[in-house]
Amino acid sequence: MANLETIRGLAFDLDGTLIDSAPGLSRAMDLTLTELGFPAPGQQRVSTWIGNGADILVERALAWAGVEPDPQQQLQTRQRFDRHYADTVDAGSTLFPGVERTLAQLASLHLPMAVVTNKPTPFVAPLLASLNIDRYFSLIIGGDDVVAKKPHPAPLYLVLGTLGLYVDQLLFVGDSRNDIMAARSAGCPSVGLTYGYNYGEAIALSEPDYVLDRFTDLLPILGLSSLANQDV
Ligand SMILES: O=C(O)COP(=O)(O)O
Repeated sequence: MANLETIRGLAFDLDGTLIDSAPGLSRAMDLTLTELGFPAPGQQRVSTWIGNGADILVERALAWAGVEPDPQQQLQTRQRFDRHYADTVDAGSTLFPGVERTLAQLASLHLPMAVVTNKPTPFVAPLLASLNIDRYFSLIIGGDDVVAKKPHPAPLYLVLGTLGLYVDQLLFVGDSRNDIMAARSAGCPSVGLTYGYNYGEAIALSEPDYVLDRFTDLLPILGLSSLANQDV
């Protein structure tokens, strides 16, 4: 178990960790594929494709539809998906239980907090603002801000460099094996949440330092009193 006394900053994954984004992503993907003459994959299936950014999401959807796209087709489908997602992202995204109040409590620690997501950068800040949690984060790293996405450690190195932290000073909280692998490769301690999207796989298999069932469970491991009775 990692020693959390060294922690001087917190970083959070977005989709599946702070935000239930599957409704908006799947609605956009359903519209994209049906416009191209394919069946709608639906939310249950699309939620198993989330986690590696929009290009891979589109690639997985086209593979499911039986298409091996050339680069031009892939790009056009991605652009079509982005147009639909711009319309579905706000109504199709909600905070997971306890997220807002837990962030408010964590802010009392006066540690810098970052979001590190593979979601395309242009969607990230507006989404955090529309859910009214943007004020908690001094740093937002989206999928277009580094050449290599999670599970590569590059986005976490960017956080460490920007905040001036050593690797053991940043706790990374995520729901996917991409998050846990990125943290391990960077040398950062990690929390794996069980409620998100992880390709239908248990997050414990990725061996994060902590496995938590609720976002509010972060509070006691960081030495704050639990919100469990008030908020979930
Ligand atoms: O694949 C996505 O767009 C979601 O990415 P995230 O889980 O890193 O937030």
